[in-house]
Amino acid sequence: MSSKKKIGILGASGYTGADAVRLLARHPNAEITALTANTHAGKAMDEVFPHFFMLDLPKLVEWEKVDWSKLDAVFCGLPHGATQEIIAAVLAANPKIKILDMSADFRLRDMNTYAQWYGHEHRAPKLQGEAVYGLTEFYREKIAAARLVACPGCYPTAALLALVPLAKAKLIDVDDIVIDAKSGVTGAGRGLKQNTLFSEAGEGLSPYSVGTHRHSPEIEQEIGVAAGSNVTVNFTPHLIPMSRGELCTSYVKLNGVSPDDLRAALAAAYKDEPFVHVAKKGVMPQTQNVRGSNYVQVGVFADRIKNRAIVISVLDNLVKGSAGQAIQNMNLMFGLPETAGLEQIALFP
Ligand SMILES: NC(=O)C1=CN([C@@H]2O[C@H](COP(=O)(O)OP(=O)(O)OC[C@H]3O[C@@H](n4cnc5c(N)ncnc54)[C@H](OP(=O)(O)O)[C@@H]3O)[C@@H](O)[C@H]2O)C=CC1
Ligand SMILES: CC(=O)N[C@@H](CCC(=O)OP(=O)(O)O)C(=O)O
Repeated sequence: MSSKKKIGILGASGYTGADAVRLLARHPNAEITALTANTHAGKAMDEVFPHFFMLDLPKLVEWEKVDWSKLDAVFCGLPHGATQEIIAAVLAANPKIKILDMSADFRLRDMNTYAQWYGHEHRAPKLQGEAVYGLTEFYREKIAAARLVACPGCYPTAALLALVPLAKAKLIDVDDIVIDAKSGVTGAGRGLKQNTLFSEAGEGLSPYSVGTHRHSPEIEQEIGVAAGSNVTVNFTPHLIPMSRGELCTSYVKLNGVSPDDLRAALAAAYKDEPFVHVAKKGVMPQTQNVRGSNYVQVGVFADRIKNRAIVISVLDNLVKGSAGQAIQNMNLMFGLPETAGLEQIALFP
């Protein structure tokens, strides 16, 4: 009998689901045994994603057709809003299954904040109470003991890995943080949308959700935990013409320390981390350094304005920004080496 963990992927016909398949198919301790889809249900996976021609994968089916009692873990790459009831049903069918949710449905702990930003009451508040926020580097022990892990959004992962250690050590003024972020178009999913058409996204850089993006409260929640106070950040995302990758530029005010002190604090915080790399002074993080990999690179630069610094972080939105971080968390939940299946180096150029 195989000792591999039996894995299901909800939303395998989407981008995060497909990257989970790409990584799990070569994971030494995982066996993909169920894949679900909505409009693509009934198709073979390589009909939907021809780059999987070499894999022998289960057919895409509707989620109701899966026998969840036979699985050890499920990755969920469904749209936010559609996830809460489906996860509740999966857990009812198998209370022992481990859930790695990549959607936003279980990330916000405060139910009023959730309703305010997502436009409806939470549909599984009890499960929300149980969910652990899946930013691996800061919630390792809780993740290892959890049943339901709410993996962070791609923008929050990039911003929080740059800022949480600085907020925790009170090196920056948490009331004066400006985060300017850029994402490749896979961040918007595979479904057809006018703004991600090549003709509309291919030759320009577009800000969107200015002052209103739903990742603001998620970033504020976690910087607030680190700082021990309520925090409000300025966060502006942009769509940039590349397929995958994300770059966050965070402008911060220093609490009587130097930019070199920030870099030293980040280097100390991440010295034993397998996936977070603090760039040497003068080295510029760039999305090409992490494309296709679970690595994050963070760099600190002096601002010419006195008492300010600029922190730049990069990741791949489909790897450390979703499927990769979810696998990192799964490894913790099953007591496997945290890096299992995740040691790919960036695809460069
Ligand atoms: N893309 C990214 O970089 C990141 C995305 N996320 C989050 O992860 C989740 C998935 O994102 P992504 O993969 O980009 O999305 P996609 O739009 O690419 O894929 C969505 C998947 O969900 C399925 N689906 C849609 N509606 C339903 C439904 N009502 N019931 C069952 N299945 C449904 C789709 O099936 P079908 O194709 O067959 O219709 C598809 O498999 C989202 O919540 C997203 O916000 C998080 C971090 C990063
Ligand atoms: C480019 C783009 O559109 N990006 C998505 C973020 C993807 C993500 O992380 O979304 P979740 O919080 O749902 O997981 C957006 O801005 O909504």
